[in-house]
Amino acid sequence: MEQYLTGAAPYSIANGVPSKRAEPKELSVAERVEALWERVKKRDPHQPEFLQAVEEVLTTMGAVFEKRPELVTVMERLCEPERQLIFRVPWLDDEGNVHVNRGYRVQFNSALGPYKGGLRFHPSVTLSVIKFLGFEQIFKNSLTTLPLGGGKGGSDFDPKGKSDNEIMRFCQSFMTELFRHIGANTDVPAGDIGVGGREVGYMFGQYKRLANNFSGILTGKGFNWGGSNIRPEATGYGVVYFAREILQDAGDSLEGKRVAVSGSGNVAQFTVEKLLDLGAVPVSMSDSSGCVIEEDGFTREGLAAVMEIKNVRRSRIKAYLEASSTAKFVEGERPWKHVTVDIAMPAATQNELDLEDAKALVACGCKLVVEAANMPSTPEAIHYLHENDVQFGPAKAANAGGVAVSGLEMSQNSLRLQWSREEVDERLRGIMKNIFASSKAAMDEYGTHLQGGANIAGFLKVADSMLAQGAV
Ligand SMILES: NC(=O)C1=CN([C@@H]2O[C@H](COP(=O)(O)OP(=O)(O)OC[C@H]3O[C@@H](n4cnc5c(N)ncnc54)[C@H](O)[C@@H]3O)[C@@H](O)[C@H]2O)C=CC1
Ligand SMILES: O=C(O)CCC(=O)C(=O)O
Repeated sequence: MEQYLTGAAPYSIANGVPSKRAEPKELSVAERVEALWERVKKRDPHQPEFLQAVEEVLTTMGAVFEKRPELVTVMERLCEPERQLIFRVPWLDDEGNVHVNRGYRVQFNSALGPYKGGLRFHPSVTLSVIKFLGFEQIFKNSLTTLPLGGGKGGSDFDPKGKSDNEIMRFCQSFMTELFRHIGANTDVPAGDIGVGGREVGYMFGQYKRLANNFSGILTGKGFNWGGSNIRPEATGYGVVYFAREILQDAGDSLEGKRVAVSGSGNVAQFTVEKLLDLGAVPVSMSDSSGCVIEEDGFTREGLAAVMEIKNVRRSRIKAYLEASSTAKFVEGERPWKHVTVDIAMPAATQNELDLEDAKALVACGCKLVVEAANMPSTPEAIHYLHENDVQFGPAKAANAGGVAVSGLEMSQNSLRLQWSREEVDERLRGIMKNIFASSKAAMDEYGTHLQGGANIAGFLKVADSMLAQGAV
């Protein structure tokens, strides 16, 4: 405690002039956490998404810090990335014009293993967005029980409307800088919004050419060149397995449950697929242009049509109306206010479920929200859901299946083997079961909710490893 005070603020400063040394004052744990939070805000006042992610974690850690006050300083270290890379990404369009985008890789924490986390290509990408994602990734990766540190990266590049050749040139340029910072035992990126199998392929090819080295430096690779079975499906399947654990724990099941899903990308597609496998009724999908509602539920043929629209034609979700006579399209809207459901699974992007949406879900009788995207619910929405006895499955736990199978891809690459679909799926189910069990155990031990339990279980493993490794 003394050491903490000395390190934190040894002088009082008036008008920029150091005055005499301030009297050390014994701060309570709560005051120390408040002081930490003030310093984090002061360091990066213009990073709203990152600050939102940190605040969400801090507000669930009170009981942990009371029990183990030495972890407050560990948390402060954890809030500062180990390394942040920002680089220029020049690329040529099909007409020969030069464009410049900004690339990022935030290597946040390596206490448990090599930095691990996806790359996002979207015009909304900023350092704040990448830092929030990287911060969350630390806890999520810890929950998987696999030896994975946390990181995230991406670019403000907008893949929408770009030709295949433009995407390839962008990916090659991005990797031309990134390749010197990654490695199978250093940092292993993967996909996220705007980065799927195609982009991973282009980046892997460029890495191999530059480094003259065929190794597992990316996950989400094609099966023929070192990828894992089930990686494309893993995040969505994992979300549904996690929801099943929550329901089973309450003596319930997914059978016949109406589920609102948002998004129509990788995570949304395989969430809907696994919901269908387990007898649930997915009634919505969406993109940034609006949402499609199927009152009686998407069929497998309907899902195949969405996959074709999104993965092959790379078009807007409204095109789904050509494939269905029963669907309704709501322009510019998210699904939450337009459905009557038992369960909601936001699977598009951050802050896509706000207080008004939470009120609409509670009003229609929704009893469970499971976060498939990263940080999709605003703090006000989460608070309202808890207040109204809606079960809440937080993203760090619920969507960890993707990175977990990425971890399994790394294991298979190290072994120079590939496991069958059945084997990987069974391991994924086991990991999701385990994540629920450890989050619930921490929830019970510290008298909190599942959101707090997931944060605590993820944090303690990283924090203890950081303590063991010294002040590095
Ligand atoms: N791909 C993965 O393995 C994992 C992804 N996630 C998270 O899941 C979410 C979805 O990612 P993916 O499906 O991989 O990406 P994707 O690029 O395949 O799909 C993204 C979806 O979100 C929609 N979207 C994006 N921005 C939007 C906006 N501003 N408003 C409305 N819709 C918007 C897109 O239209 C698309 O349907 C993201 O939050 C991502 O961070 C989390 C864990 C793993
Ligand atoms: O598979 C990975 O390494 C990254 C997945 C990811 O970006 C995430 O969990 O948000």
